[in-house]
Amino acid sequence: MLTATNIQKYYGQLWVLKGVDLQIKQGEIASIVGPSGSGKSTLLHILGTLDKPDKGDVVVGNQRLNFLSEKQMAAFRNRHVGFVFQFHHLLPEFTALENVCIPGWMAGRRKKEVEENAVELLRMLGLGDRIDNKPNALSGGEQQRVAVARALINKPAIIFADEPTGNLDSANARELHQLFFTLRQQFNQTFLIVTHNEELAQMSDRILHMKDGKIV
Ligand SMILES: Nc1ncnc2c1ncn2[C@@H]1O[C@H](COP(=O)(O)OP(=O)(O)OP(=O)(O)O)[C@@H](O)[C@H]1O
Repeated sequence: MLTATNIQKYYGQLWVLKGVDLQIKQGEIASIVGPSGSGKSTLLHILGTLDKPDKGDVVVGNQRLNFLSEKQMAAFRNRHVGFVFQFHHLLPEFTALENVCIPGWMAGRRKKEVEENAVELLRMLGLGDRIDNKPNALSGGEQQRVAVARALINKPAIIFADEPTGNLDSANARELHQLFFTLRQQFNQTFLIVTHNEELAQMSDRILHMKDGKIV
């Protein structure tokens, strides 16, 4: 599903990623753990095409990402990749339903089909009776689930999550973890999750330990 070879990244003089090699299989749920500053988020952003490496190769499916222009990269991201972040950046002036629909509309899909998909996803996530609420009328856990639905609207093959449960209480965190596994079972989606949550890491198929810009 995803192969990264010799990924290196510098921020000015700072050598943040020092040659990361990584393979993720389709349908796998893998966690990346490691000390603060070891390069986890940087790696996730590069694998998710939000940032470019200074050296190395990322291949997703049969697409080698290095050779894509910015525009092609954005199109690729919109079609194939989903992101879930700790701070989910829902748009406050839009309803839960609209927040979920926006990436689908941006991908040029039919408005009605996107809405039907979004309602289905929100129902699946236990938010069927919250679709018209704006973010400030949703709990933290509900907002996070809306963000997950938004990440899934274009049926991405791979979902990158950066501390997805960082701001949730343990009950909501557990629910979101379960959800990843349910989705994997239903759609065979692939998840790569950066987390400090020991419980989530232990549940995943594989734990990758990062230290000093390398997987050790
Ligand atoms: N845009 C940037 N410009 C300069 N330095 C950066 C930038 N982004 C990250 N860094 C530095 O790169 C290093 C790795 O950061 P990164 O966010 O990848 O670590 P992390 O392992 O995800 O940490 P945490 O667990 O605290 O989120 C850190 O030293 C950080 O200060």
